[in-house]
Amino acid sequence: MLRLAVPNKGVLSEAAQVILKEAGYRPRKDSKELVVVDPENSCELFFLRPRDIAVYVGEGTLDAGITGRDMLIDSGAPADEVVPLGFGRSTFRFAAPPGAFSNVKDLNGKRVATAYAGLLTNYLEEQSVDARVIKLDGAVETAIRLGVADAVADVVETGTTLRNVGLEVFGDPITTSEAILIKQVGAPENNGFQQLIRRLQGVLAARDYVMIDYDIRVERIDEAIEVTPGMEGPTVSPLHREGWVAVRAMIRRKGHQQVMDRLWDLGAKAILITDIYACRL
Ligand SMILES: Nc1ncnc2c1ncn2[C@@H]1O[C@H](COP(=O)(O)OP(=O)(O)OP(=O)(O)O)[C@@H](O)[C@H]1O
Ligand SMILES: O=P(O)(O)OC[C@H]1O[C@H](OP(=O)(O)OP(=O)(O)O)[C@H](O)[C@@H]1O
Ligand SMILES: [Mg+2]
Repeated sequence: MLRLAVPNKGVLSEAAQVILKEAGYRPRKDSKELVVVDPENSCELFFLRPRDIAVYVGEGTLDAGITGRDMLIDSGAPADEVVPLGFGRSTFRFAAPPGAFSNVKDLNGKRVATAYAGLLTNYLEEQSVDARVIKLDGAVETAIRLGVADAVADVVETGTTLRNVGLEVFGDPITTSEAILIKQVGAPENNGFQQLIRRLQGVLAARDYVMIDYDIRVERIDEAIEVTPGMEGPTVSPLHREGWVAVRAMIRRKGHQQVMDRLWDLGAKAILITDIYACRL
């Protein structure tokens, strides 16, 4: 039985449940359900706070979990990132009133408020900066105005929260984050875990790729294959029409209109793009 941790609240929760549902796992009926048993997939889903997930997985009490990369680093738990999941993207940045600081070295002897004390402490050590880390639970942007800190280090997505309190980012990004699938360092990967990885990768591929079909004259096929090389080479089938072939390949969803333009310029006809409902690569 695979024991999997899923964020029960917060920014990652909804998208994590959607990707697991698309991967064929049983969804929970309501937000109060904390454990879901899914016998069809030999899986148990535990709904936990995203911050705690790395701790459970690092201890080996759960086999795998979905959390944020920044949260995994912050926890210091012995868990590895296995699959980046492409949602919950953010950067982790320093911010302060405009003009106060220009890079991390300016923070020597200063106070920096954060909800990610582990992540920040490691980074300051790496940069040989001696600053005092003020650990808060959230809403850290207010700490400067209230005189508790000189700068903050926090999650930035759109930057709206910072703008609203008149702060600006400075220095290099401390880290970039997204939701990730994690497992305990060195833990054996059982069948259920391998299957979970393949299913999640299938969902990600179905989101990122589309299928393209087109007809092209035989003498242009090599040029066309350069435009649509597919995963392991495109399928090329004979057409009933003399001198023409039909081609089918997976291409990235992003930029598919440009690919269609290039094929059109090569003389391709009947160019069709279709969504991939599910796939296993
Ligand atoms: N706009 C955003 N705000 C906050 N976190 C975000 C955002 N976009 C992505 N994330 C990611 O989501 C995770 C934080 O999730 P969440 O907000 O649930 O945690 P939390 O702030 O510790 O919890 P809570 O807000 O309930 O105290 C991090 O991995 C973070 O990088
Ligand atoms: O760049 P933005 O799009 O504005 O998003 C970033 C903000 O969102 C998060 O706060 P959250 O809502 O999780 O509250 P918290 O600080 O209390 O955790 C984060 O801590 C920032 O404050
Ligand atoms: Mg939050």
